[in-house]
Amino acid sequence: MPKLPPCTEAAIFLDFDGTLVDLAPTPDSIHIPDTLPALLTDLQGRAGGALVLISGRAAGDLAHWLPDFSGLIVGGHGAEWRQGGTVQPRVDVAPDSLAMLRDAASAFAGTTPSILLEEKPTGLVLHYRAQPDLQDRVETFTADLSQTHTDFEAHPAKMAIEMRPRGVGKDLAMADVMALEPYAGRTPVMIGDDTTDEPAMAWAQKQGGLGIKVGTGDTNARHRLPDTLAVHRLLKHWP
Ligand SMILES: O=P(O)(O)OC[C@H]1O[C@H](O[C@H]2O[C@H](CO)[C@@H](O)[C@H](O)[C@H]2O)[C@H](O)[C@@H](O)[C@@H]1O
Repeated sequence: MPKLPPCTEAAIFLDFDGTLVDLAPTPDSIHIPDTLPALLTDLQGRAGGALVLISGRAAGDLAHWLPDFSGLIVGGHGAEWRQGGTVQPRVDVAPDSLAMLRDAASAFAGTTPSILLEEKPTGLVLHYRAQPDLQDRVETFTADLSQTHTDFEAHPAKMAIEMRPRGVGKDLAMADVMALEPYAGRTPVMIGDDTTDEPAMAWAQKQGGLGIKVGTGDTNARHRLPDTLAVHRLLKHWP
């Protein structure tokens, strides 16, 4: 168990898929453990509100899965924030640009039924979990897409490639959040499982905080937990 700062002195950043909930075949087939909503509410209270959900998912999507959570949700890898029940974009995404990106991705996904297109307010994801041998095709397509649709860049995720607006990242979002009350002056702790969480965990460590990697795989995080259950245990017993 990593040595944690007291929750009254920590700014707690939690990734969602693969960290709070187990991965599932599709984004819509995840299971929210019965105890998770109360766990988050309890810790958020004990931490004086300094608990942030920070996800690649759209903020509204995450709110749909965790309707009891009233704290800050950073969605789309930082491209939008949900506060007080309202989602606000944090970057300008030109509607025409996004529409063209969606059209191209939709045409590509239409050629291969096992590729799943997930559309978000600020980007999209092409999932190949149903047929992992499509990885090269999806990587090549999204690399080309980022050359032709230059407002967006491709980021590998778990069995998926994300197209997100340029200049967006969980690390950048964390820096913005940490300038605000009640997070300012606290020790940032970032818990995540994916390559898209690595810059955020590195940023937390650079500020004197903690990066905690969930699961196997290379990481720059100095701490590791084996799975989502271990994360839940850590949250429950956070001093
Ligand atoms: O930043 P996160 O909260 O970890 O979100 C990252 C992406 O998670 C979702 O995709 C991943 O989880 C799916 C459900 O388990 C899984 O089917 C998929 O293969 C994973 O890549 C979500 O769909 C994306 O929008 C998030 O960006």
